[in-house]
Amino acid sequence: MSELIDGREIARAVTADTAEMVAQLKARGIAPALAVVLVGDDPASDVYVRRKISECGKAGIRSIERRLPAECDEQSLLTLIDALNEDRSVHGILVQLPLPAGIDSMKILDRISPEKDVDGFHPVNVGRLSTGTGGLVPCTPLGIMLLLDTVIDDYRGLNVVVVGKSNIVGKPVAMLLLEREATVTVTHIETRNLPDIARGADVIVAAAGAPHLVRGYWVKPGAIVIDVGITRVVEHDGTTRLVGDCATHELGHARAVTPVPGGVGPMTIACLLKNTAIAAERQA
Ligand SMILES: Nc1nc(=O)c2c([nH]1)NC[C@@H]1CN(c3ccc(C(=O)N[C@@H](CCC(=O)O)C(=O)O)cc3)C=[N+]21
Ligand SMILES: [Mg+2]
Repeated sequence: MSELIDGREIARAVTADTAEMVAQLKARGIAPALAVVLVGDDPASDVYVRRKISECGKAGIRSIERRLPAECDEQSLLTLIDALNEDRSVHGILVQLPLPAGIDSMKILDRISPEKDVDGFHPVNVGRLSTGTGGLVPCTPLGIMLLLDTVIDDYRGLNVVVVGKSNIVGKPVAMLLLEREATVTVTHIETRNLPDIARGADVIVAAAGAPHLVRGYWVKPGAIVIDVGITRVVEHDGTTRLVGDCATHELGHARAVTPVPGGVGPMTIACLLKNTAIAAERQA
């Protein structure tokens, strides 16, 4: 059987490290703080925001929640971001995505000061990532690397197939893997012969948002599979279940796989706290 990579346990260890870093910052008179901005009342976003805020407490990070109504205009959101950019007691700013239709997400993300951009979505941080020059790194890709680091010592020359080309996961994780000198193939919905390409991989990162896309026959024996998908499926009895991008039950021949839930998700939040501590340190 393949090894299950325990994202919850690894996330706890990352958060313990962050708590130590936060304690050292506090000893120097710096109290790291994260502002989470939520526009509208999407229930899924609400759950994630509450989880982020409760995790902040575990690392000793102060969290500030700012809510705007779904029908707010772009300008009021920009004004709020300007105020948080100016506020020296705030070190990290996260604007929960997706934003309501009618608000230009790019314009909003561009407004966040790159030093406070703990999501790593600002063009300056995207550019720093692509040149390997030390900006804030997006949380999910960073979390994926920390999970992979528990099973891989040396990435040089490994064949990694990334499924999905999003700005949030696919593209940035490919950049991080390239920095480690893996051979990276980024694939997507239009890719021809995807199962054949995947079968050549030592590592598959599945981030397409397509439930059970990656089947057993896509995966070479001994490969490592990171499942980034989290699709909420409603059962006949009304309960909901999270489904990943991989048919995990068909992956007994893999060397290691991440579960959903309990894999990449908890790492995303742990890395958000880590980035907040890093941002506070750099602003000190
Ligand atoms: N500006 C911004 N930054 C984000 O990082 C961001 C965002 N917007 N919008 C939404 C997505 C989604 N996201 C997740 C975080 C944690 C879990 C997580 O903790 N998942 C748990 C379980 C979740 C559950 O039970 O619902 C797990 O996989 O075990 C999932 C998804 C961050 N996102
Ligand atoms: Mg996609």
